[in-house]
Amino acid sequence: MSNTLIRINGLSFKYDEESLNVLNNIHMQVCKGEWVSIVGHNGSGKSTLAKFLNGLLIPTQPNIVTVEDLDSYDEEIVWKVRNKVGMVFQNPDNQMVATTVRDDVAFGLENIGIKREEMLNRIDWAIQKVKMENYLEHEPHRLSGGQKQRVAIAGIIAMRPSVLILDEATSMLDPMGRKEVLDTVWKLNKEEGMTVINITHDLEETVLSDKIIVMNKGEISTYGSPKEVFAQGEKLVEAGLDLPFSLQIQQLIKEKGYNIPTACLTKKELVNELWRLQSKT
Ligand SMILES: Nc1ncnc2c1ncn2[C@@H]1O[C@H](COP(=O)(O)OP(=O)(O)OP(=O)(O)O)[C@@H](O)[C@H]1O
Repeated sequence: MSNTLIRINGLSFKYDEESLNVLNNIHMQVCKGEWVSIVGHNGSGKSTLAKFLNGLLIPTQPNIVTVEDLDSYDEEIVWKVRNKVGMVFQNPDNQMVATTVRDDVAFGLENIGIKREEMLNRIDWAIQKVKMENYLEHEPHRLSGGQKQRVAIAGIIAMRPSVLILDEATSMLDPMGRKEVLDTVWKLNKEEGMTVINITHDLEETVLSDKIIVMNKGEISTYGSPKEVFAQGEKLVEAGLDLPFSLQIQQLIKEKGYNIPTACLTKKELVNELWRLQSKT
């Protein structure tokens, strides 16, 4: 069986006939268990691409967007695609639908008619995965932003999707909330093998991903591993993005005439490398 979960094969799209393409000949693949980051400036087409991935937008031809070999062009099966792709959005307040955390996580399961015993098992499992088991009877609107996003994630993973898409899901959170959410998703990816697509403006969030896709004006301007993508810093700047902190520091050190031979993506890597180099002198 193929390891490829999502295939996009030449996707172009405009919202209306008179306007320019919002997506231009996009080709990409996501493998099972991968963590893929999609980055790009405002309006580069990231959310539009995500809407094709979860069947909110439908291609005009077959074999353009497939999820686990299901072709979302086919109206008969697009609902299956929607069940395979779970999405967490930007605003935590828009994602809470019930009066308790437990009911919130149950909401999607009730909608698809999961039997009570199975539903209770799935809620227990999902709520533990996001570490919110002590809040089951709490009112969602009293939770912090990070906690709300974790409850939203529990509601989605309880539906057993094949892929979890975060559409700027941390952008309204403070640093602690952001860390809570990313740690939660990181564990789901590493321990449960959940495939993750993280759409973000924040390149710091991308350094530990398997693959980064950089979008610029509706096209994929570059993609590859973090090391490969960050080696093309100028393309990121062209796409209106800031390099991660550790690479900015490396750049400044280089401008002072001192070259650090290895690209360090995280602060820890940079400190270790500086330590190693100074120990040699
Ligand atoms: N429903 C819509 N109708 C018409 N145009 C739209 C619609 N949704 C988005 N657009 C336009 O499509 C382009 C791409 O928008 P999209 O939201 O996909 O970009 P994005 O990269 O996700 O941006 P951001 O980072 O600001 O969320 C923008 O020019 C936007 O104005």
